[in-house]
Amino acid sequence: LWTTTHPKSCWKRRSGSYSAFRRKIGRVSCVVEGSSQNMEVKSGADWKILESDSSDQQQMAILSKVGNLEQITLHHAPSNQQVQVVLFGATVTSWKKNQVERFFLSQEADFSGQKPIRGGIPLCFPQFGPYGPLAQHGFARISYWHLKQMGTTQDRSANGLILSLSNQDLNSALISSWPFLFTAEYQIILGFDGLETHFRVRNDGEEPFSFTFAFHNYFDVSDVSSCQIFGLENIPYCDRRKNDEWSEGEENLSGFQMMEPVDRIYSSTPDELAIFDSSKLQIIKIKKYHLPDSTLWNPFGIQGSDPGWKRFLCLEPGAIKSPIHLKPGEEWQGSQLIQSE
Ligand SMILES: O=P(O)(O)OC[C@H]1O[C@@H](O)[C@H](O)[C@@H](O)[C@@H]1O
Repeated sequence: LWTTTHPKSCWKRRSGSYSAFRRKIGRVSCVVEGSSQNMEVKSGADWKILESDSSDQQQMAILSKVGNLEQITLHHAPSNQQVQVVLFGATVTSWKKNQVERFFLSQEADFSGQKPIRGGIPLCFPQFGPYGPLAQHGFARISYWHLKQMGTTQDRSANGLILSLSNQDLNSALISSWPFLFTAEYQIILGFDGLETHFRVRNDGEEPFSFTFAFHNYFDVSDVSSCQIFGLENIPYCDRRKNDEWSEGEENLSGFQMMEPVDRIYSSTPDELAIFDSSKLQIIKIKKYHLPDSTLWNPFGIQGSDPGWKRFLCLEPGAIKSPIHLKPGEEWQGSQLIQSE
């Protein structure tokens, strides 16, 4: 946890209709709303400073619609990457590196704005799972976020955007279940390091609040049973399939392989995790910051499974076992960097 010295004016959010939004972005190099100059992260992964430069002719982003929803496609040509983000849920739905898709998106993904989008990176906030007063995984993944800023980093080695959400965006039912004043910002960066996602939340109210959080990553794999997961060896876990019983953890020196339904919350996991897909010969590395826990999930075809269940593996860095407590004015940030060749 770190406390803020940032003036509130930096956090003003934008609002407006789709057409205003479209006019504002269109196919342009960059758009800035407000300034991020005061956003400084004191440790862990950087919250990168984005700059706008109207003379920059690089076509960085394209706005489109998917179903009823607004979507931004952000490019970083020098590293041959592209990410797609739907403002509903601030859901990253696609990340391509060297033209190859790295995230699973369900064929049944719902783009009506009525349900969370299944695939990519849904955000679990302010509640992971069913543990709290809200519906499963909280409201962040079913809320309409705003584009706050888009640009390039000072050294131009990465392109990114910032989305924002606050209590003012919630309906009265959500506010009565979670009656706190907050501002959340989500920064998505594409650069030579890979894909970075940074989630930040500030307590704007006069009461303390607590929350849990996870990046619900759905990785695209050739077949979940031909993947080995590294970093979870000998780590105690809560087995959600066994009434949340805690287990000591397993040795798995050659990586953990899923051969049956798995739904586990590993606590205090290392800051680096990896998935090796032995059919694709692909390694995905996740570096995580301020996110002590990691969920591992695949329903393995049990009743209600997504028809594409073999093609995804969910490895979800989070702060789950011990909720984060924020006093008035305090902020917290959790980040991940995902890398793959
Ligand atoms: O179907 P949902 O709400 O998106 O949740 C999917 C899964 O998300 C995982 O994070 C949970 O550990 C699972 O228990 C859950 O089934």
